[in-house]
This record gives sequence, structure tokens and C-alpha cells, in this order.
Amino acid sequence: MTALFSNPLPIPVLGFCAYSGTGKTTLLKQLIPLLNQRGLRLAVIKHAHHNFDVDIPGKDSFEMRKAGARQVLVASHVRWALMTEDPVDDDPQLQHLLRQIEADKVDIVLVEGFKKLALPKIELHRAAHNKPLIHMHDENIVAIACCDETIVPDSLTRLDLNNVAQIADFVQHYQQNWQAAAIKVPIDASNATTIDNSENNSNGISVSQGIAAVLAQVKPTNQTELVDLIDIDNHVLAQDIISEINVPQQTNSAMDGYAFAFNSIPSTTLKIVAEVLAGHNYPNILQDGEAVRIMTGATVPQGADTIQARELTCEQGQQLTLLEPESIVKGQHVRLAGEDIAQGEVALAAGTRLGAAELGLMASLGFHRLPLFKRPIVAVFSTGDEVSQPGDLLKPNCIYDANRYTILSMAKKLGCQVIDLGIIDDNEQTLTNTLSDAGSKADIVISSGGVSVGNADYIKMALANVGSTHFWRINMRPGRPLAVGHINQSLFFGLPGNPVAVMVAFLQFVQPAIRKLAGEVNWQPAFMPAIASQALRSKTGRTEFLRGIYTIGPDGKIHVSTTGAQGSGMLSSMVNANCLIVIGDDNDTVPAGGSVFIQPFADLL
Ligand SMILES: Nc1nc2c(c(=O)[nH]1)N[C@H]1C(S)=C(S)[C@@H](COP(=O)(O)OP(=O)(O)OC[C@H]3O[C@@H](n4cnc5c(N)ncnc54)[C@H](O)[C@@H]3O)O[C@H]1N2
Ligand code: MOO
Repeated sequence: MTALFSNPLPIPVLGFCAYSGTGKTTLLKQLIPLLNQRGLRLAVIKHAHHNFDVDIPGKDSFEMRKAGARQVLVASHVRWALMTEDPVDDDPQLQHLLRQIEADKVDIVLVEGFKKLALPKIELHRAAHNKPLIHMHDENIVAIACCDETIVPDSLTRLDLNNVAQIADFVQHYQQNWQAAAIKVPIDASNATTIDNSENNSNGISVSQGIAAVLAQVKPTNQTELVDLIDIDNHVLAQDIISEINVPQQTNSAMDGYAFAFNSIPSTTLKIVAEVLAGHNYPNILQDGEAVRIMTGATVPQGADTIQARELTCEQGQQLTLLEPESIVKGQHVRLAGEDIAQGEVALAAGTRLGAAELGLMASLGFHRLPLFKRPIVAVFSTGDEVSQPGDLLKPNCIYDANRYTILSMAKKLGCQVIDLGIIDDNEQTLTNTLSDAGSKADIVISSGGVSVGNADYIKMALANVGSTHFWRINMRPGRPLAVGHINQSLFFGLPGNPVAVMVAFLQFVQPAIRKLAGEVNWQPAFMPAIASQALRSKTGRTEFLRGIYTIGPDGKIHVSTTGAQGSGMLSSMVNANCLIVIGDDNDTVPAGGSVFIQPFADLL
């Protein structure tokens, strides 16, 4: 049995395993110089079973450690060593140890020991020692270094334990051909298997299947409208926009300074013939040996191709002296006409969501009005006799409506027009009327609550009266029950009642649907890898969305911890979080220090 291992480094890690006495260290001592000669830069991690010390009693570093420093780093101009006191009962974690390696300074890490981990290994075997073969129980063995007597299966590379050059060939080949495992994000709807849409999906479906199934229900809008640039906010472009001009229009200066022909150098004194301000030009062709004083944004005269910043020059009367002429590069500080956008180029493609940068770009091309896809109209209501209107007196046994406000806010941020339908009583007739009315006004109708199995969950009955809906159980937490369907042409989402489940389900399922309906293309949920600051748990077969706080650690990497208690009714966990930690359905635990994916809230929440 091997224990899970994933290589956190961008370089290969190759283990050497054997029963003790087989000669692992002897082999490594011969192998290392040979690999060095071949130009391979090596790191070695060795597992010691005993209490070892690399320091010498009496040395300053030893005394400081003994005095109580948990870590001592001793450094000179040839070597540095970090000693960490780490008294743990278990074996040290190889992934943690590997993170201490400077992966940009070595080509491969050779690991001696850690034989129970699922990392690629060369097994060393001497038949004369009568020990069992490790590869029989470990599919991570890539080669066996042994003597003639050992039987090696055809599927494994046989190496001669006494031929160090041959083993070095293998290691070198392994290093050269190694490829980092493809990064698999925890949710990938594009590769999801299709689902049976019947209501009897009693085992539940995966998040990826759920997203794919939702998207299969959505047809992008083909309705368009012309909107003034000033009124556009996060809407989606309906046509490719082709630039009618070059941006910048003229080749111009990126610095306040002097423009001249690079060919004028090596002469370091030039004659200043004019001054060009932004919005003006020099009408003549600049000759070699001449310069113009030029401001940032001003058109570079014909004949000039290089700018020197003012602070690297000296001007006396009509004479310009170039300081540090050897550092001048032909073409420096010149912004070429059309270098941002060339005339005739597609500046923005249809399906692009228009944020601040896109609007600025459109304005820079002179467009004051754009063809957009019609914004989706989203109608939202809450259900449940216990759900009360904020501002009213809270009756006993009741709660204030939170879900309508989270849903409306997220929909508005996605550029939707919203209709607030309020709180609807848990009663089949009222819900039927509400759904029917909402279906005639909105492109998307969203409710929360009443999609589970409670006695007062009338939403299913109401939907059956006015439309067609699938009730799915998604293998995720929070947000297990989800209803998706149609009321006439409108798309319907029945989100679960628990407030955190509502937000998570909206982000995972409603968001992609709104984006597709709105005509947006090429949108993918953003996942970022992070290092878990604490051990995290899930259940295999279920995707866990934990509320997380990510920070950039002193090591420059992203670290994430949970917000604490994770009840699906605790909205404060969403407020305190800046991301969701996503543990996919093929994973059950992430150790502290392990890699995990996060979905930053960015600007949606
Ligand atoms: N026997 C089972 N019970 C439950 C299951 C299950 O599978 N079997 N699933 C649980 C899960 S998971 C969830 S999530 C909820 C979903 O239930 P409903 O969608 O029917 O929602 P409600 O029962 O109406 O409400 C659940 C919870 O959320 C509160 N809520 C409802 N609306 C609002 C609102 N607008 N603002 C704030 N809070 C709201 C409500 O008071 C409840 O506490 O079912 C579990 N049960
Ligand atoms: O969706 Mo429920 O909130 O998983 O508890």
C-alpha cells in the first residue's frame, strides 16, 4: 500500500527504495558525481529513521538551537543550512520538505527513503538478500536496479546495480522526459458526462455534470440594442468592433526629451532645430545631426526614430549633449502608430463583457455607442412562512429574508436588470400565480427555499402547474438540492433555502447560465492554486465549497485557511471569506501544506 503523494515542484522527484543493506547510499554516492559531470544539478532528500544532528556541540549555531531557537539558519559565502527542530510523532511530510528545495537552482530531486509514498522510484534489489520485491505492491516503481538473479517483469526497466553509468543514463533520460502532471481543476463542465434528466437521479450528480446540464437548457439571446457608452456597465457586446483608426494615430514620444535619428550617434552633440508639443508637429524632415525638443505624446518628426529622456541630456543654447550615449537603443521611447490597435483590426470581439478597460478602449477608438446583447431580466422571490421582510418586526419562530438580497445583488453585478417579487407565501396557488406572472416578465426566475423534501415545499407542485422542471441533487456541500427548468421561454432556478447554499449554488450554476444567456463567450470560472494552512476535509464523491480567506504569505505564495464554522446557514462565513476553497469530488482530505484550489470572489460579491 502506498500513501498519496503529489509533487509540489516544477521539477522531477525520483526516489530510490530498497530494504536496508541493499546499498542505496553507496549507489547515490557514486551516481551523484556522474550526474554532476553530465551537467545535472541535483538536490537530495534523505529520510533518517534515527535522531540525527548535523551540527557540532560548541558551535554557535548548535548553542543557539539548544538555547531554544526552533529554526537556525547558518550561512557563509559558500553554503547555508537551515536547521529546524520539528519533533513530530509521524514521519516528516515529503511534500513539505520538497517545498524547501530551491527548484530554480536544481534539475531533479533524488529521494532516499519515503518508500511508502506514491512517488516514482527506482527499486534496488539483491536476490542474495532474499527480500521480497517492492514493485509487487507498489505501482510507482519505474525501474529495478538489480543483479542477474532478480526476475524483472517486462513492464519495468531493468538496470544493472553494478553499472552506475547505466543508472545515470536512466536518471538523465527520466529528467529530460519528465512532464509535470496536467493540472486538473476540481470542476470542469466541458468534460462532464451527460446526465439522465429523470427525477430519479437518486445518487445525485456531480457539480460539473450539473453545470453542463444547466448550460444545456440555456440558449444565448439574439436580441440586441444600441447603448450609449456612458450607460454601459458590465454588458455584453453583440458585434465585433473594428477599429477605424490607428491607436495611437501618429508615431509619438513616450517621454519628455529630444527626438533625433539614431544614425546621428556616435556624435553626442546635436543641433536643436525646433520644439514639438503634444497636438503639434514639426513640418520638416529631421536631418542627421539635428534634434527636436519633444513632449510626451507629441508626434515624432519624419527622419527621427529615437528619443532620449530630458534628464539624460544637457541643453546649452541650440546645442544638445547626449549623456550616456552608449546606453541609447535605436527606437527607444517611441510609440509607433497603431502599436496598440491597428486600423481595420478587431478591437473587441462579439461576446466580450464590457468592463472599465473595454469601455476605455472603445472610447479611445472614438465609439460613443455600441451594439449590445439585451441584458437578461432576472425576477427573484423568496418562499417560506418563516421568512420575514427586513424592516418589519420579527415574529417569533421567524427569520429575516436574506436570500433575495444576495441573489439580487449578484444578478445586478452580472449586468442583469432585476425584478424584486418579494416574499411569497408557501401555498400552491399563490406560488403558481407568482411563477406564471414572473415567467411572462423575466428571462430568468429565481426562487430560494422549498426545493428539498419538507412538508411545506410547494414549489414543486407550483412548477408542475406552469412549466417543466428538473430537480437535481448535486453532490456538493453546501447547495445539494437544485431545481432547474422553464416557465414558457423563461429559465427557472429553484435554489435551496440555506443562505450560504444559495450563494454557492448561484455562483456555480446561475452565474454560468446568466453569462451564456447574455451572449458572453469564453467565460470560465477562475480557479487559483493555494497552499492549505490547515488540514481540510471533504468526502470522496462530493465537492466541498468551504469559505476561505486567502493571503499572500511571506514566501510570496497564496495561502488559504477557512473562516471557521461552516454551517450552510451562516452568512457571516461568506462575509468573512474572500474565496471559496473547492475540494473536488475525487479528493477527501487535503493535509496542512497541501495544494488546494480556490475561487476568489473577486468583484462579484
Ligand atoms: N430530510 C432532508 N432534509 C433536508 C435535506 C435533505 O436532503 N433531506 N436537505 C437539506 C439541505 S442540504 C438544504 S440546503 C435544505 C434546503 O431546503 P429547502 O430548499 O427546502 O429550503 P427551506 O427548507 O425552505 O429552508 C432551509 C433553511 O433556509 C432558511 N431560509 C429559507 N429561505 C430563506 C431566506 N429567504 N433568507 C434566509 N434564510 C432562508 C430556512 O429558514 C431554513 O432554515 O434542506 C435541508 N433539509
Ligand atoms: O445545501 Mo444544504 O445547505 O447543503 O445544507
